[in-house]
Amino acid sequence: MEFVRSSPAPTCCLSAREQLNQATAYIDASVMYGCEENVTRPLREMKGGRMKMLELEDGRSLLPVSEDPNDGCNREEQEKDGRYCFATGDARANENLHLTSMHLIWLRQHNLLAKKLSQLNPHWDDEIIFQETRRIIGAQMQHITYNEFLPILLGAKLMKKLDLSPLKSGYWKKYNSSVVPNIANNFAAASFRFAHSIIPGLMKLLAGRNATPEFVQMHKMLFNPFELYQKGRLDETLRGAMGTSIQASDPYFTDELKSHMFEDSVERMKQPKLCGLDLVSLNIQRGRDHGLPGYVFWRERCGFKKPTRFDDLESFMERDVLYNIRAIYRDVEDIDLYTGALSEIPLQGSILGPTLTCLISDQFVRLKYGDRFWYETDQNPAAFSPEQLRQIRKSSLANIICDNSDDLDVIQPKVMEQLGENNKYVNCSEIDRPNLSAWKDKLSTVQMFDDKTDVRVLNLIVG
Ligand code: HEM
Repeated sequence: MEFVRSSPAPTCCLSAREQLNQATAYIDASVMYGCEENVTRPLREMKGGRMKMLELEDGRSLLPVSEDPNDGCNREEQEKDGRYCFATGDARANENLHLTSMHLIWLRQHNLLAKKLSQLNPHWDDEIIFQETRRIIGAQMQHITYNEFLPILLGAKLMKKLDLSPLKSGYWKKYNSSVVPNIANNFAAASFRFAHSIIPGLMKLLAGRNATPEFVQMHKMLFNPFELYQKGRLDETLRGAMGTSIQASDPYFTDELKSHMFEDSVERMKQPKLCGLDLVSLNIQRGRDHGLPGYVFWRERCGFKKPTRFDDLESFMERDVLYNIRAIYRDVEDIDLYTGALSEIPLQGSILGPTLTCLISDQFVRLKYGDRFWYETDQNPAAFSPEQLRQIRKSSLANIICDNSDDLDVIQPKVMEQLGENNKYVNCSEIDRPNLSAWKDKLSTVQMFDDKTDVRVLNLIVG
């Protein structure tokens, strides 16, 4: 299987090969806007603070298109029908249909907020509306990540211990300038890729709450964002995703990603004899490409006793899993981080084993404590007013999906959790959402000199 090494980071002298992150570490919505001005600009409409969207004749709006025939996604047969892949702030947005759908609803959310802000403040120009909208979007993403996603990964107890949960009220004042927020090499090249193991082989599409589900092989939805042109597909995709349980986080993966990944993508269609790629092998090889130390090193780094023999792994790995590991690796020191960490039995009340919990929580601690623009900060100029912060804390993925899907009208309030007694379908109108009136400028009039010129002073409402 072809494997392309990550580019080496430029260094001034001879030393170990390092990699350079192409994206920002912070959770700042740069996936939508890009990390550089030359990416952001072409995505902006430069009017009303809005982002560009593709407006369809039936009134729906989609992500703007990328007409580049060599972007690894566009296909001739789709181009004939005027369908192109999409352009966003992150080059990977077309990679799978769920990801593209999330990009779409968040872009719609941007334009929805921009519209509301401009109605509240007709004197704001494009730049102010854009920047303020972007600030709110970044804050909503941080809030949803730490309020809805992380508790599922790390468990409520650890969230509390590490002070990762968003506050219910007031400002969070633990920003620490000595905390390095960079993405750790182990996080990108191994730990956070744990999620490849929880992806199901079949993707569910649900036309309605009680409709019979339709299933599509996962690999058919990779680099196939064209589905979103079809009326109803966005809602079917979202409903299907919300109604699908994840697979266990373990060393077993669907064949869709082990044998068929990108089987239908453009490059492969040009050379139809090539088979699909194996994501698990790529992950393991990526760890080696980046020079990650082995699994036992990370266990020790996390404060656990370092295993020195295979037998030492018996207490935290299932017997069959350990059997496979013994068959593959000659020495316990050789076990790759990805293999070893995914092989650990999950901690109680969590989906991850101890080493993954340690490495992933370390990253999210640093992304919060080391972010001077963290949305709950009280430090100017980043700070939201107490009332604005109170409104942002009402954000939920359910609210974002309800407001930006095509026709979805019922939803489970905790989108990332299964439907159940404590998570029943409710009408979208019952879902709480931020009220933007806290962003209305209080315009006070100041008389300048003695020439009777009124100057309007922008003064965001505080309180
Ligand atoms: C169908 C869904 C997905 C597919 C097809 C997919 C595929 C890929 C591929 C091809 C790579 C690059 C592999 C390499 O050559 O090193 C990658 C990297 C990665 N994936 Fe996924 N992935 C999916 C879902 C996810 C999810 C749900 C997560 C986490 C929540 C995730 C986390 C990552 C991370 C952290 C990287 C490394 C990114 C970087 O270093 O910039 N992936 N994925």
